[in-house]
Amino acid sequence: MASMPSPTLAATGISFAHSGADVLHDVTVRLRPGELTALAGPNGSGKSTLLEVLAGALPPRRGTVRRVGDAALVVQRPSAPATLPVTARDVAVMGAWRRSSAGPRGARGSAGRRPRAGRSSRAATRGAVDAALDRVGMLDQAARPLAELSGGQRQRVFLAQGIVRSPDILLLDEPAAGLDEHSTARMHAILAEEAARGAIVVCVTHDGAAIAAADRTIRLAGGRLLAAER
Ligand SMILES: Nc1ncnc2c1ncn2[C@@H]1O[C@H](COP(=O)(O)OP(=O)(O)OP(=O)(O)O)[C@@H](O)[C@H]1O
Repeated sequence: MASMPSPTLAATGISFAHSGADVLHDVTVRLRPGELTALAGPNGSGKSTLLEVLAGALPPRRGTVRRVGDAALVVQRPSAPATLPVTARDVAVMGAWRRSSAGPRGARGSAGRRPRAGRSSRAATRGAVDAALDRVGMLDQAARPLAELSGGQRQRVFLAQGIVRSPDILLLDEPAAGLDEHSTARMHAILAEEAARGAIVVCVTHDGAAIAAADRTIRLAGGRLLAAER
C-alpha cells in the first residue's frame, strides 16, 4: 500500500489586504509535522488573518500557500452557530463531515471516495464524536443545546469539532479564550497529543504558558514575521 504523504503547510511571500488596507506583508513560513507552533504578536498584528490564509479560508493577494493534508480550523469566539437549534453533539458531528468531497477520516473508501453512510460508518462517526467530546470534557453535556452552554463550554465543543476527524493540520485561533485553568491545561494537553501523532498544529495565542509549552513560536508585528524561535 502506498504511504500517505506527510502533512505540509508552507506560506511563501504572503501579502493580504482587508478592505484595501495591507495587514500581511511578504510572510514566508513553513510549519512542521509533529510540532505545536504558537503564533504570537500584539493585537492587530495579523495573526488571525495569517491563520485563515494558511487554512485556505482567505485567498492571499500575493504569494502562495502549499497545503497537503486534511486541515481543520477552529475559529475565535464562534458566535453565529450559537443561535442555531443544534446540540453540542451536532456541532462535533459537523467536524466529521466538514468536507463535501470526503467522509470522516478512516471511513473513506480505498479510492478516497465517500462511502455510503452505512451502519458501520455511522458507528465509527459516533465513536469518533464521543471520543472528541470526552477529550474536551463535554461528553456528559453532549445533548445540551449549544445556545445554553457557557462561552468556555462552547469553546470546548468547537475544539471537539476540530479534532474529531484527527486532521493532518489543526489551526486554532485563541482556543483557550474563556477557558478556566483546568480546561486550559486539558486543551494544551490535547494540542500536544495532536502534534505528537504527527499533525501540524498552529495555535494563535497571547498566553505565556501556551507559548512556553509550544515547540516553536512564530511572532508577527505589524503584519510582518519577526522571528521563528526555537
Ligand atoms: N474583516 C475585516 N475587515 C477589515 N479589517 C480587518 C478585518 N479583520 C481584521 N482586520 C484588520 O486587520 C488587522 C489584523 O487583524 P487580525 O485579526 O488578523 O489581528 P490579530 O493579530 O489576530 O489580532 P488580535 O490579537 O486582536 O486577535 C487589524 O488591523 C484589523 O483591524
